[in-house]
Amino acid sequence: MLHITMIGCGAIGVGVLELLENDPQLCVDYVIASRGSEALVRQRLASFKQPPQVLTALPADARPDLLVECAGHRAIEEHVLPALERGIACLIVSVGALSEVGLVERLEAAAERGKTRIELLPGAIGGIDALSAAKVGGLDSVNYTGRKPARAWKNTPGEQACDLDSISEATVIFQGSAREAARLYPKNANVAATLSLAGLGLDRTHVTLIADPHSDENVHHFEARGAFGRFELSLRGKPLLANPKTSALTVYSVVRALGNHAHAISI
Ligand SMILES: NC(=O)C1=CN([C@@H]2O[C@H](COP(=O)(O)OP(=O)(O)OC[C@H]3O[C@@H](n4cnc5c(N)ncnc54)[C@H](OP(=O)(O)O)[C@@H]3O)[C@@H](O)[C@H]2O)C=CC1
Ligand SMILES: O=C([O-])CC(=O)C(=O)O
Repeated sequence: MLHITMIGCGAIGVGVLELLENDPQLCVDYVIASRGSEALVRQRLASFKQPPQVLTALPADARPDLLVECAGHRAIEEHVLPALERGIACLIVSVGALSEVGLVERLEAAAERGKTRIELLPGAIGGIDALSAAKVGGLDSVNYTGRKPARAWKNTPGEQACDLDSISEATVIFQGSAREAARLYPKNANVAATLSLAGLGLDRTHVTLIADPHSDENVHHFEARGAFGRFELSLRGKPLLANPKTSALTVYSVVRALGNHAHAISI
């Protein structure tokens, strides 16, 4: 059985725990919550048969097989870097955090010192395997468009780009590099960062973000061109009820990744 620590227990975290509840090969022992949110998180987990222990930091003597981050950008600095130094393998969903200059190198160095590994999860997008294979032959361009319902852009700089409550048609709220998108939209542009890290890099991947008042889906579309040929993918994700910014596929992506570590065959 694999012993897991989960960082963050919001929409993704709860969804993952629900799906893992009956998997005999995976056990989440600890959930790490923000300071001051422990009681709320315990409440969220009250209906679980065997709820994980809720803490605000990993105990010094804990040695989970895997740590999975489902929290947000600041959790990388706070929890992932120290865990890597301790030799704990980490799975990351908040990939946009790696847009901060120097953080990729710091994560690599911490993993090397801990003799362990970091896995960046595909989350709400697919095709990362093909894009990253295409990179080997050389890529010429990668263009990504993220289109979400207007409500998904609440409390983001999208509110300055347009009036989200009154737009009557799909409106471009951002155009620029994946690095800038991930910095400005930490809860909405992790996919942009993932595509760029698998492909042409944070500064050469072109990103367009759209608020669409007529859509109830999170639509991720990208087109890559290179020596391999051309690749286009459009993924129409259903948002989670608990968080309209986040697609349900992100939860399944975490469960798949954890299962691949525990089961005899990985796919
Ligand atoms: N790769 C991808 O495709 C996607 C990635 N994401 C990433 O996943 C993150 C989580 O998404 P989601 O579950 O929907 O968000 P939620 O806001 O529903 O949940 C996040 C939870 O993590 C907690 N949290 C935040 N920071 C920390 C921290 N430093 N330590 C411990 N707990 C923390 C929050 O608690 P509190 O509010 O009390 O701080 C909250 O309970 C997003 O912020 C985004 O970065 C999301 C969607 C897709
Ligand atoms: O869940 C999604 O659809 C994608 C998302 O929020 C992100 O890229 O950060």
